[in-house]
Amino acid sequence: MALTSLPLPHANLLFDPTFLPTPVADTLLEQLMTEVAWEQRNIRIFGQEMPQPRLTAWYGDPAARYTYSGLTWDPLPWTPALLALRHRVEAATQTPFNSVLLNHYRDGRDSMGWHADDEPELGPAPAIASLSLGATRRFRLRPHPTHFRTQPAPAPLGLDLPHGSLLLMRAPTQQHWQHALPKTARPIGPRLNLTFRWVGPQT
Ligand SMILES: O=C(O)CCC(=O)C(=O)O
Ligand SMILES: [Fe+2]
Repeated sequence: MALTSLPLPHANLLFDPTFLPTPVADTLLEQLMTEVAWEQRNIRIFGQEMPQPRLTAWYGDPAARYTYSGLTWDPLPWTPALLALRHRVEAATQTPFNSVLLNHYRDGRDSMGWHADDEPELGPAPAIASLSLGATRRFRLRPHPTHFRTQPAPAPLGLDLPHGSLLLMRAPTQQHWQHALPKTARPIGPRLNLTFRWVGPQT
């Protein structure tokens, strides 16, 4: 399939549910589960340190330093598998990326809370390509609470992100919407998500 536009107001979302052929996605899932330097880092929420409810890793060009939830991330050097995937995602999206944030949701108890990827390092008009592997999880989008005070807010959206799918979030999505990966009570296996980003000086 190809990237197809999703109709969401004040956003620019493109989705390909079958971006990677299943055998390619299967191999990558297994390889990344074992070769990536997964860590459970602490985040600071309202002044309190707590472990993130997922494992993470940050790979990229040496210049791609990133501050996020009060943590500074120095990228690990690209592995051959991640570099090949970056090139594949760049070709499909016609967008350059210099880094990737990997999230490993071990089961339905792992999650990501509501946020927008709007850190200054991402620039004023970020494009983020999100590749999913493993268990299908529901990705949720809701209108940014502070951005719809004077006009009616659009309805939230839930989107299942299957094994091998690619979601491209272009500007102005992060400006007007937040997203999250909620916990689920369903007994499910692990899921990996890779968000390719451009951080640092914009070209
Ligand atoms: O796991 C996902 O699908 C979302 C990840 C995400 O929002 C992020 O890494 O910023
Ligand atoms: Fe995000």
